[in-house]
Order: sequence, then structure tokens, then C-alpha cells
Amino acid sequence: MNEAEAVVVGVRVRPFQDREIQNNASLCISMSQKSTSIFDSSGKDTMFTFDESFWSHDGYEEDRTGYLRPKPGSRYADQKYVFDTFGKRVLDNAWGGYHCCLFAYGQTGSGKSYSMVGQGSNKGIVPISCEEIFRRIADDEAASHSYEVMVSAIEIYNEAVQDLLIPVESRPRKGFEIRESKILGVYIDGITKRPVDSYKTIHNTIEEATTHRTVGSTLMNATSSRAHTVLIIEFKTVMAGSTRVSMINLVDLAGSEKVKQTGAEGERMKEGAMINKSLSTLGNVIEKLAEKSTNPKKAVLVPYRESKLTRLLQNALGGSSKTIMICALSPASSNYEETMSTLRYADRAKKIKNKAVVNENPQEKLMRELMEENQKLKEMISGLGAGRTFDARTFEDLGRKQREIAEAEAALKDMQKTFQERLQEDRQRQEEQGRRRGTVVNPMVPMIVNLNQDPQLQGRVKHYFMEGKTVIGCGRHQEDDSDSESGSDKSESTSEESEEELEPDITLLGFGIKREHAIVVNDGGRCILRALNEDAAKATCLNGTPLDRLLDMEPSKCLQEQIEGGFLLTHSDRLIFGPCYFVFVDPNTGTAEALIASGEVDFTMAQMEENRAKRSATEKRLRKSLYSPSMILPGLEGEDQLQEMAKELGEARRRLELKDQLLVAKDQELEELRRQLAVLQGNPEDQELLYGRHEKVSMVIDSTFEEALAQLTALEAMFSSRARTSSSQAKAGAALA
Ligand SMILES: Nc1ncnc2c1ncn2[C@@H]1O[C@H](COP(=O)(O)OP(=O)(O)OP(=O)(O)O)[C@@H](O)[C@H]1O
Repeated sequence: MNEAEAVVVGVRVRPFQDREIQNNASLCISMSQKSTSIFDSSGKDTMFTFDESFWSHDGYEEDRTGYLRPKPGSRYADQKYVFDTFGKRVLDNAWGGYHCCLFAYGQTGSGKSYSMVGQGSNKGIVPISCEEIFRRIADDEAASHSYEVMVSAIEIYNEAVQDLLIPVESRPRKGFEIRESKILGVYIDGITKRPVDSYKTIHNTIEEATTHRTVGSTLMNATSSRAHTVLIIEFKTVMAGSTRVSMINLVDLAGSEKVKQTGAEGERMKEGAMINKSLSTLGNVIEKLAEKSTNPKKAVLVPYRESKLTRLLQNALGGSSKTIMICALSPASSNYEETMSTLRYADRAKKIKNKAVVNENPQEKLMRELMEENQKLKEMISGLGAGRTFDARTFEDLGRKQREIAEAEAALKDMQKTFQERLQEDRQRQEEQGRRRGTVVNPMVPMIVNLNQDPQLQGRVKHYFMEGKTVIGCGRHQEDDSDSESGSDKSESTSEESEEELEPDITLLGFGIKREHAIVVNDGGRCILRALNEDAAKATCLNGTPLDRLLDMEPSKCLQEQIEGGFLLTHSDRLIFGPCYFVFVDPNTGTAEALIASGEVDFTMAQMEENRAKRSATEKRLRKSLYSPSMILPGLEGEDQLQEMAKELGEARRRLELKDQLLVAKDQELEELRRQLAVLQGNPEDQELLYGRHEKVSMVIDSTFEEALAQLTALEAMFSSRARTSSSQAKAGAALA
């Protein structure tokens, strides 16, 4: 039996962010070799010792490519150093046939994703590891070994596990099931495993996962920091006469939400609670495992089952995996509490001990276990035949065993596929997908590019408009949202062919998106957008204004060029379909990347534009009725009545004008917040705060507007009732006369 080995724990402190510098933030962390100290406001320090303390706070300079390297003689831990210290260790373990896991833990904005994924030329552990895997494989080609690599990518959001390698529209609503069987251990049922044979294919697979994550987050209206993401690399070494398999789990945990600080409510609060549930269960699991390792004789119950995350990482945390944890720290004393809690977390984690084992010949092992289990099953059944009495529990066991055997048989069948067969299947899948979606990666084709609240996810999804027609809609998905309620026609389409017909070229999901929602006709590079029905026209906005309203406008007043019931799209036009925000890119005018980088168009701006347009339509109607002479109702008679009415009208106008002034001021405030948000790109924590303020200002605008609306509607009702009374009085008077 192998010796128990402690979880390897490192902490890394990031530089101050611009806003922290502006606020004269003070540093509360110091590091000396492997120890890290944290200082409270009175200057009292608490010291911790870890396997590594990475100082990435200062002492760096930017090279020509934007890479942050240490200044000569400085102790700055750059991305390469962190990879060489921790990332390499993961790969060495995988090469040795051990399961391994690397976690990034820390509060929102502390630098987890920077260490795991990186930014620009400062690549993180995930991309460097992927490059390194294929570099090592190439170096080893002469040897008698061969290697097979498969990748899965998952996300855990609101306690649902989603497969990031399938399109969002194919996701099961409640996510994928995590199952546990005696033979197969803990696994996610039905998750995609993509064979990859080069850095390029693994890179493309990760990009695809990020794109799906983006689409998903748009629908959930969430930023990337609210989900846990796990990249699972199954790494197999095939040697003469034996094979070794290692599962590498690279985990970027969600940041713990500071609910009070961001003022999260409703869904966001639930979301925060869910993340905190996963993280706090992770904390409890770490605590219990540390207790168990310190006192092996004590019976300790580890609550793995209390969250999806801990269930999934059960093996990595308390099993046979070699595990590394990197805890990201904010240097600012304003984050003292959170940083202290991260350090305590890290301190507890280093007490956990695992017994890693080499995973040799998994196929043979599975076959052996299957035979054993089959034998047990036979014995149970023959016991049944021999007339022995069985209680309900035994029947339950029998059923479970049969299920487990069936699952293991399916897994064995899957294992028996050769790697070449898998690659071939995957190529076919890609070709098929390309055909169905008409996906092209041609920079000269007009396209729409997604806008997202999270700058990391902005500009990631591109939909192209090929020459001819492109239909946009939700197809046969999400029918409960709209179409099905009003008598779905989907039930009639049973044949594969008719389902195929229903598939739009661009599938968008979300409230308000119709099965066949809109069409874009590309006629020699000129793209014309048209809604396909009335409801879709209401739920589609061009530069903030719904298409139904644009259609009703007099052509001279409409800023959009109308062509046969459709609208000509021009570079940087904002398009909103239900909850999905995009910007149109005309390749003859500019590229998507340049447009997004210019900051000229972003999610907040598109959202503000939409809100403003919504308001202005109603405002116009009310203003017209309030200020028009027809408001001095014809049936009114007598000096007194007229004077009273004029007074009431005057007051109503004044109230409206005050509200109007407030709205203008708040709009300016919003514009300023948007400008600040654009400057703060890549600074999630500050953005969270600003978004919070942004939401509040938007709420004030909405409620002010609602109030004005209510006042005016009441006034209108009062006038018309008075008009009715005075005209009936007039009629009665005339009759009497
Ligand atoms: N070691 C580092 N060197 C330079 N900049 C860093 C470093 N670590 C983090 N940063 C910067 O700090 C900011 C926050 O980092 P990052 O996005 O990785 O945080 P996070 O913990 O992943 O946040 P979230 O939980 O919201 O996803 C980013 O702008 C990043 O560029």
C-alpha cells in the first residue's frame, strides 16, 4: 500500500488593481519563502506556512508581447514559474498513471482564473498544460508508448451539472446526473468525452466549451465567476502489454459572492447561496478530511453528498488522487476578512492526506470486476430459485446490481473502442455539425457577435449570415416558453425530416424567442433583418427599438433604412432577440474584435438604449395627451370648473417635469457608470459593485417612470369621468330647458 501523501497547497497574491490604487489601498500580505503573513488593521500579523507562497504582487515588468516577467532580481512569481512549480507536477503525476486534481480557490476577483486560464500572452496553467501534454507526447514518439487523450468540460451552476461540450439547446434542464456505482465509482452519466490528438484540437475543444459557457451565461444572466468549471483530461498511456489511465481535473471554482456588498436579490441571491452551499460544503469536507487525517482512528463522516461539487471531487479530495490547491489572495486590506478566510481554508486543506494509486489496465480491472459481480448476481438468482426467502431489501440489492452491471457493460463497450475509431467518429460529428449549422469561419461574411455583461464572455459567440437566407429562432427547443402554450405544432412533427425542417440556421434560446423568429437575407453583402411574426417583432430590437414600432414609424422619422418590411443592417447596429444581445459586424467596415475592443458598443450601452426606447414610447403618448388642447375638455362649463382644471393640469405638468429632470439626471448617472465599467474591463470585483449601482439607478428610473405613468393615467381617468359628468349634466340641462 502506498504512503499517504498530503494535499499540496500554495497561495498566490495578485497585484493591486487600478481601483485599489486609486483608493490608496494598503497591503495586508507579506511572504517570505514558504510562509505567508496577513496583517489586520492594528498591524497584528498571523502567519501560515504552505508548500508554496507565490509573490505576484509587485516586481514585474511587461515585455513586448504583454507578458509580465520578473524584473531582474525580483521575486515576482510569473505564470511560467507557477506552471513549473505546480502545473508540471500535475503532468508528471499523470505520466506516472495517477489521478490528479488542481483547484483554484479564492474570493471573486482574487486571481483564480488568472492562474488557471490566464490572460493574453500570460497563459495560465490550463493552456500551458495542454501545450505541454502534446509536446511531451511528441518527444516520446520514438518510444514504444502511445498516448490517448480525451477531454470533458463541465460547469456546475445553481447545483446543476452541465456539459460544456454540447450546445446549450441540447442541455437537460436539470443538468446531468452524478452517479456512483461500486464498479465505476463516481461519474457523470452521459457526459461528452472528446478525443483530442493535438494541441490545436484540445485548444479548439476548450474554446468550444467557453462559447457554450457564454451562451449559457447569457440565458442565465450570469457572469463567469458564478459557476464552477472543471476541465477533465483523461490521459491514457498504452505500453506493450499494459495501459495506465490518469484523470486530470483542473478546477476553477466560483468566487464566493459577497451578497450584502453587491445587494444581490432574488435569483442572484439564490445563486450566491448555491455557490456558497457548494463552497461551504467543500469547506466542511476539507475540515472533516483534515480531522480524519490528523486522527485516523476517529470515525468521521465526510459530507461529500451535500453538494454536486464535493460529490464530483470526492476522489480528488479524499481518495486516491494527487491533489494540488492554489489559493488566490487579494493584497488589499479592505479584503482582509475574505483573505483571512481563504488562508484558513488553505491551512486546513494541507492537513488532508490521500493515498494515490497507479491506475493500471483499467479495462482488465473492469472486466474482472464485472465477472465477479456477475457471479454474485448469479448466486443471488440461484438462491431465489432454490426457494430461499428474500426480503424487500435483497430484491432492491438485486435490482441495483443488475443496473450496475448494465452500466459497467456499457462502459466496457465504450472502452473497447479504439482511439482511432473515436477520432473518426468525432470528425464525422464535426462535419455533420458544420453542415447543419452552416458554420463558416470566414472573416469576410457579415455576422452578429454576442454582447455580455461579463467582458470575459463578450465577443465570443459569432453567428454568420451567409449569402441568401438565415433563419433565427429557438426551433423545437424551449417550447414551453411561448409557442407550445398557444397550441404547439411540434407534436405533429414526428418524422426526423419535419424536425429537421423546424431547425433554424441560428438557434437562440430564451424568453420571447419564437420557433421561427426572424430572418436575415444577405444579398451580396447587404443584410436585411425581418421579424417572422408579430410577437417576434415585439421581442426583437434594432438599436434599442422593437421592430414592430420601427415598422409603425413614418419612414421620414425612422432612423433605420426600411426595405420591403425589413431593415438594412449596418456595422455596429445593436440587435436584441429576447434576452440575447448582439452587435452586427459588416466585414467591409471593420472586424468584430476591433469593434468590441473600441468599447464603442457593449452590453450595458445596448441595454440602456433598449430601456430608453421602451420609456420614450409611453412618455410620448402621455405628454401628447397632457399638453394637448384637447385636454381642456369640451363639455366643461363655467369659470370655476375651468380654473380648477387648469390648476390641476398645471400641477400635474410640474410633477411630470420634476420627474423628467430626475430621469435625465439618472440617465446621465447611468451613462457615467457605463463609462466607468468600460474602463474597468477585466476587474470583476469592481464591476460587481458598479453593476449593483447600475441596477439600483435603473430601478430608480423605472420606478420614477412608473409613478409618472400612474399619476398621468389617474389624471386622464379623472378628466374623462368629469367630461362624462359635465356632458350628461349639459344634456340634462338642455332636456329640461
Ligand atoms: N498574478 C497576477 N498578475 C497580474 N494580474 C493579476 C494576477 N492575478 C490576477 N490578476 C488580475 O486581477 C484581476 C482579477 O483576476 P481574476 O479574474 O483571475 O479573478 P478571479 O478570482 O478568477 O475572479 P472571479 O471569481 O470573478 O472569476 C484580473 O484583472 C487579473 O488580470
